[in-house]
Amino acid sequence: MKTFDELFAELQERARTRPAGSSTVAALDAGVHAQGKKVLEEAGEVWLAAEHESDDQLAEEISQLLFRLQVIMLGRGLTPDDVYRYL
Ligand SMILES: N=c1c2ncn([C@@H]3O[C@H](COP(=O)(O)OP(=O)(O)OP(=O)(O)O)[C@@H](O)[C@H]3O)c2ncn1[C@@H]1O[C@H](COP(=O)(O)O)[C@@H](O)[C@H]1O
Repeated sequence: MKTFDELFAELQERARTRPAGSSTVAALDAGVHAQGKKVLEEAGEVWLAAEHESDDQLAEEISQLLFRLQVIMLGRGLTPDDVYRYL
């Protein structure tokens, strides 16, 4: 179990050390266009899960959307604090 901030710190570390097989590294290397498509894809899956799937499946889709949003943040050099100031 981890929080949004803990996941972000983990992804920052992946971006820094670039371990083989990392989904984060692959997503960052794919570029912002591919990253944006993944955000839209996961957002659509969240929507469909909210209408048609279980709470657990919805939670999993939301976790994947959060990951994809964090990749966009990392790619642009944003931190969670840059986002939190608008909440
Ligand atoms: N939370 C996630 C996470 N959510 C989603 N994904 C990626 O998203 C994929 C699932 O998305 P899709 O349903 O679109 O499946 P897919 O189309 O087969 O995926 P792709 O081939 O497009 O990558 C997974 O296979 C991962 O590549 C994630 N990858 C990593 N994390 C976490 O990020 C941290 C760092 O991970 P690594 O960078 O892989 O070490 C770890 O804590 C992981 O648990």
